[in-house]
Amino acid sequence: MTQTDSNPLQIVDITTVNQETADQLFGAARTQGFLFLEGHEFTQEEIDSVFDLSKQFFELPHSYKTKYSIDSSNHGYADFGGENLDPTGQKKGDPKEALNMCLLNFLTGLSEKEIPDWFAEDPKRLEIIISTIKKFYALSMKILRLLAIGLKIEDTDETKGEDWFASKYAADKESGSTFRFLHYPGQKSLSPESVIRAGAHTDYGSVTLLFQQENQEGLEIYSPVEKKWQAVPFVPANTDKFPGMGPPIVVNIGDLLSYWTAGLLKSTIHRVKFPAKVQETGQDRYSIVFFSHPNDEALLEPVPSEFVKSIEGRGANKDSEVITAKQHLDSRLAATYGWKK
Ligand SMILES: O=C(O)CCC(=O)C(=O)O
Ligand SMILES: [Fe+2]
Repeated sequence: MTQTDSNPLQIVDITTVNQETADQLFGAARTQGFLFLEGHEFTQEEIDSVFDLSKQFFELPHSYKTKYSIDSSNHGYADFGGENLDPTGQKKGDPKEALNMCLLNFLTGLSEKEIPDWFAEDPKRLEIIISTIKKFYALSMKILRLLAIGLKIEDTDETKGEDWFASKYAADKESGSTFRFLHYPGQKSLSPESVIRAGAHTDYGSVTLLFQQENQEGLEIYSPVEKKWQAVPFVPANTDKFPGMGPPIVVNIGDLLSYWTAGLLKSTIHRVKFPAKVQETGQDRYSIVFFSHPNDEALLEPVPSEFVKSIEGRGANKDSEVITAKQHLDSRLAATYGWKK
């Protein structure tokens, strides 16, 4: 685990599932709410191929992409300005485009909904999507297991403590989990409006996993520890320790996990704001994101952990009515896209 002046986030090696790894992950999740993970199973080659695929997709004609425009379930292509992640602080939509794949079936590694037919035109494209989605899912389950161990969740008659989150996930049941390609075009302008690329927001799910590329930085967190904006750097792959493997992956806690743990785990506010270096080069930013959500009907009841029980009047410990993961997600999406609640 390392932390330096230029990197405000911990880098946790999750190769081994044990109490020590769990404590490190839990420590990062309850302080910054953001961290880097190494010891994952994504090779550099795989990461490169998924970034290539996303770039090729965004290069397709605008008229083609908009045939698959985003629907009310958050699935499809989101055009420039179509999404406003900070509806109270920002009038215009974000200067970015995205492709969301929702209603994911983790047994097949595909969305149950229609995705652009360009992907199926070449089996290699589909293969990349499938293997990436399956790996993201497996990694998010490993993270949730480690967090459960860190939280020392109690065993119940039905479920072992470390499986508590996993028991709310079934690979082929409907969930809000989303696989997302993002593209922020470079623009050589220093006006504040062009520098903010994704408005300040928190994520809606349990955990988010994100890959970014060198010289395309821009992600910033509003640190719950330092109470100020901090840039999330690009951390290169540690090829001595993990030959052939990709760089550490960015992980952050979302609203569901924060709510579930009565605010103990931090769903940290973040945004994309290009640093001067990237703004000056006019470099585009691409990111590959996976939002992990439990099954739609999962109840957001308090987590049976001593750490959580001692927190009064917050999150799931406050509400008398237990809501489902789906109810929570629907209310957040309504605000983001300006839909009626
Ligand atoms: O592209 C990024 O780095 C951030 C994306 C993000 O925060 C989101 O899509 O929720
Ligand atoms: Fe986000």
